[in-house]
Amino acid sequence: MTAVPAPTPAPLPAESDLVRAARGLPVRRTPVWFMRQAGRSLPEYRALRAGTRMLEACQDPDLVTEITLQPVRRHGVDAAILFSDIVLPLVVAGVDIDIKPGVGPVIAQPVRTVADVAALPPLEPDRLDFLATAVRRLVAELGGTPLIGFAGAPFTLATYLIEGGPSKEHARTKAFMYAEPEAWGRLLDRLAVSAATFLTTQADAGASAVQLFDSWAGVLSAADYAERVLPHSRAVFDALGDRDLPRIHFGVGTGELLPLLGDAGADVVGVDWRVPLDEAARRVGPDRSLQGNLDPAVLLADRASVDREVRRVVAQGRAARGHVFNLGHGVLPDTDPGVLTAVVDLVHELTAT
Ligand SMILES: Cc1c2[nH]c(c1CCC(=O)O)Cc1[nH]c(c(CCC(=O)O)c1C)Cc1[nH]c(c(CCC(=O)O)c1C)Cc1[nH]c(c(C)c1CCC(=O)O)C2
Repeated sequence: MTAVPAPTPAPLPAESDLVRAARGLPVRRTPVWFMRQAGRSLPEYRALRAGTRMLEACQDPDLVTEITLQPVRRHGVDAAILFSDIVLPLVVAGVDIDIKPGVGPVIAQPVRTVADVAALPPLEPDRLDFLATAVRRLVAELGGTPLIGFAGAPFTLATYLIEGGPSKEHARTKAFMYAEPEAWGRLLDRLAVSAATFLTTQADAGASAVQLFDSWAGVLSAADYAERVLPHSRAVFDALGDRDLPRIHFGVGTGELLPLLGDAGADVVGVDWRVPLDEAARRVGPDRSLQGNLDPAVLLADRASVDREVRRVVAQGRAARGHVFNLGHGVLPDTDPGVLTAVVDLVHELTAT
């Protein structure tokens, strides 16, 4: 009889490859997860969400738990990300927001004046019980797989509040920033406080890492970002205090801002597909890890192109202190989920030690 080796116990999430890569420690293999891994690319998500509005689903701990687990089961990714949305803290505080399918968040009464800023309701932490419940359940279900908690950064939330919905140029947002610097500062302060409440709730309920999404910060010059935005993002990270969990910071089109995203308080800087990871590593320096940066559109191409691009990202990621494989932005709804699973397998195979 051959002795069957005892199965290795699942490591704790704090010892997972995601957390280790985020800290620049050696990994078993490069960890992989995908922004928007939960969502419309998955038929099981569409089935579960049918008949429930997005913002209602986000406040139902059963649905949040199940939707968050779906991509972990299907793809074998190395992290779960809480199913929620960046506008949720505003919704819970009482701001009238809807997420329109195919459009994004739409605000009934946009913030356009100093008085509008003053009238924004604060987020009461005791209204986040549903969030803490969902996170605790997820942590229990996930075993050794880490859960990433997240929040929207003050600037990106301000773009939705001021524009009234999604926009390309963010011209009203910038005009407000220049014309009303004091009210701008107050608005971003408030958004930083609610983002911090949202994040610390997830951290205290057991999340193993956090990501701050400043998706649209790339529309700013480095000088404006440094002076008018970075201090507020830093305040969100600072609110985590000495909680021992890695901090990821991401935005689209932020090639010129990468060192500043790090300076705001990140252990890991998320990079979109525009800057190769070896160049991004030079920009953020040796004290930070990188996350990224396969172009999500590549996943719609033929398998040979997917394979080639994944290999390139993995190779260039070796220049970083640590690498968390991800896309350069969220999974596109038309993506074949089988391709996502194949990417996870390929990254693991290429990087197994
Ligand atoms: C800018 C932003 C938003 N929301 C978010 C961001 C930052 C990330 C980014 O840059 O993409 C963050 C977000 N939104 C969602 C998650 C869940 C976790 C994940 O899997 O990444 C996360 C991390 C679910 C969602 N958030 C949304 C969906 C789609 C809802 C649906 O199923 O109809 C999901 C799964 C809706 C949403 N919410 C927002 C947009 C632009 C949209 C898309 C609108 C659309 O195309 O229908 C605002």
